[in-house]
Amino acid sequence: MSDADAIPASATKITYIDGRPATITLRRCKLVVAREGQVEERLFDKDVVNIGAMEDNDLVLEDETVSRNHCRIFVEGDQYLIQDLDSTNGTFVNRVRIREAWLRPDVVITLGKTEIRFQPFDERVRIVPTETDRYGEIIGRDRKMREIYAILEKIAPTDATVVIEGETGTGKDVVARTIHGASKREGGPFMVFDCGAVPENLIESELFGHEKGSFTGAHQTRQGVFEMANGGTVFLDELGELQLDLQPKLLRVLEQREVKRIGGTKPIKVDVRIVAATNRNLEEEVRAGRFREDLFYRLTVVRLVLPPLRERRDDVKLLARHFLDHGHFNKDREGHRRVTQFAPGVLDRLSQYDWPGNVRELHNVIERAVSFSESDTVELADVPEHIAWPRGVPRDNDSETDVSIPLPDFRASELEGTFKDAKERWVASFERDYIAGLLKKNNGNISHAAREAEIDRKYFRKLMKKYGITAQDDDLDVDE
Ligand SMILES: Nc1ncnc2c1ncn2[C@@H]1O[C@H](COP(=O)(O)OP(=O)(O)OP(=O)(O)O)[C@@H](O)[C@H]1O
Repeated sequence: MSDADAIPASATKITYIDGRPATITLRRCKLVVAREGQVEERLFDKDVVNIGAMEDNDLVLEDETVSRNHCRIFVEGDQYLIQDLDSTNGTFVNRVRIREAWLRPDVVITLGKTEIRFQPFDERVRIVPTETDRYGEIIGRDRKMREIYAILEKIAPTDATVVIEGETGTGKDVVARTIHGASKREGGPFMVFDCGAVPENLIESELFGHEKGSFTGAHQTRQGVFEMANGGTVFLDELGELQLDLQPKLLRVLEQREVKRIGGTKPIKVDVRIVAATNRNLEEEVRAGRFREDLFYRLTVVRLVLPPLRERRDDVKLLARHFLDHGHFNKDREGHRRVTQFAPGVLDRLSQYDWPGNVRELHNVIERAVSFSESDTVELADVPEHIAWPRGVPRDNDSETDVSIPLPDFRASELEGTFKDAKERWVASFERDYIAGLLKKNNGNISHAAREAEIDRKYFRKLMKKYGITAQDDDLDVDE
């Protein structure tokens, strides 16, 4: 095999002009399968196509002269390679027996009595921002969001690997779920794996599974996330946190669509689509030597960068209205919306704020405002001070002397001691209730609760310890 044999086939990729996505090229290949006078055409948009007689192959050949796992066609850089998998009768390309070879368009691959014509073809389309202000569960009408919808329309139905980048709370999780929901894997599992939340010593077994007895404590054979997601999508959240020594193993899954359990010897085929998210800049991580370059290129077939909310201020009003209209928190006992509108000026003040916690923070602020609201309207007073009255905005004098604000209903015990004592008691009681409440809301999941609170998981655990609060996944967090 020499480079001279290589044919450049453009990968599924997005091209940018002046920083804007301009076109998308979708890579596909057609396999025309002929055997005993019967011809069948199959279209693949996968990076790896496994071929053989066994049921779990992408192309199953009912031919007794074909091995169970006969060969594999896969994308390498910009080209397609074929690799024989130690088949009994061999793999032939244009009648020459090969172990590995680059594939040119229209070559004929022979496996036993079956002939397969290989025909790569690419579809190149312009990215035109959609006219819609939502795609699936994703809300937003900023041009950058509508460009993302246009890309999603094209790539969601394929098997292309996607990496979603964006600050915390920009909607990476929502986008990943939407991609799965719009794909042909929709009926299959959607498995989330948070690379930053699982203790380092458990990551490998969680991802790839283990055989019984492979390490102390491995009492049962266990499937990993990739096996469990077979037929569906694996969402690798916080990808930038994945340890360097595990990265080659992930690369192997991507290249060969196979996993090996810890302590296992035989590779197990997995049919999964991979979507990953990170709030780190992966290119910087590669430069800093914390992320492998080969894995980076393998993963970033399609790279989506979600803009922070402060860069799409017009979406703040749209999202705020959406949360008010559809938030589960805004329902009375009969299921009717309790709070129906924003007082004049409230939405303007919301869109002037910078939203460091992005859409998640906005969602939380609306939820809080609804719970504070005493009428059918969200008033400025229901919004946190730093948002309602940013520095430089003169306060309405009337509101400072407003005697109609009811005095807080303190119990006598709460007023005992000095101001400092009372404040400490109050803070402690708030912290305890808040941490316990948030854990309950997140079904005992510490990582999720800490993320929602936007505080470090270790600090969250420290507070749990301080107040004697336990959670169901407490014993998993052994890495501190
Ligand atoms: N564009 C959007 N439209 C509607 N809801 C959104 C959007 N973006 C985020 N949200 C909501 O904001 C919250 C946080 O979103 P999500 O968990 O997807 O963020 P994330 O980027 O994955 O955050 P993190 O990096 O912290 O994991 C969720 O409640 C989600 O439903």
